[in-house]
Amino acid sequence: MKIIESPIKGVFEIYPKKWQDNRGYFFESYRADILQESGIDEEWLQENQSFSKKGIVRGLHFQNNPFSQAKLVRVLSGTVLDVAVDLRKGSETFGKAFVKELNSEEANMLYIPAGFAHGFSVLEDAVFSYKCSNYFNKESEGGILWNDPELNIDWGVDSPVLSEKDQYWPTLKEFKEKSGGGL
Ligand SMILES: Cc1cn([C@H]2C[C@H](O)[C@@H](COP(=O)(O)OP(=O)(O)O[C@H]3O[C@@H](C)C(=O)[C@@H](O)[C@H]3O)O2)c(=O)[nH]c1=O
Repeated sequence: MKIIESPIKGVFEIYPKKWQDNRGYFFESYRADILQESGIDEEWLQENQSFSKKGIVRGLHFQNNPFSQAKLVRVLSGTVLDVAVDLRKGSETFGKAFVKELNSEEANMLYIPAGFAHGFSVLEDAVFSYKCSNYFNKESEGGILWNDPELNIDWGVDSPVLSEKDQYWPTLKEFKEKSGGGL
């Protein structure tokens, strides 16, 4: 398992070692001890799975404190463009996005600490799976508009399809003002 810190401090790319043979493949999809060596030490309380068709965008989502969630995300099938936006108050990379393709071939994952907005676009029909360090709490749901002009994220899909609520999140600027500088 190879773990690489992204240009945004605290966000890690994780590449499991995949063993291929004539039967198929094997890989360790989670190793608490190896993640701990990189400082990733979470108690994972919830695991989620979603399926999305090509062209869908989900995000950008977070939960407000004290229900903020770190996430360990990957795809079980298909390909997504995964996006983590730093909303940590006082962070030197506040408002910066880390964008990474996740696909089932590489089985690569992202660790996203608490204090980030998260979303993904679907490049090929995808089953998406992720662990969360906190339980779902509907009242504390928050978001940033996926096509925020300041973030200017290239989602890699034409005319994306979004849920109703994902069309109306505040912009990054509005979030910053309302939250007093971040999460
Ligand atoms: C996220 C979540 C949703 N739900 C319910 C609420 C709703 O009726 C239904 C669908 O929820 P959503 O539309 O919010 O699902 P979705 O848009 O897939 O939300 C997810 O998006 C990605 C990008 C994330 O990072 C996740 O944390 C989560 O916010 O599932 C739960 O019961 N538990 C959960 O943990």
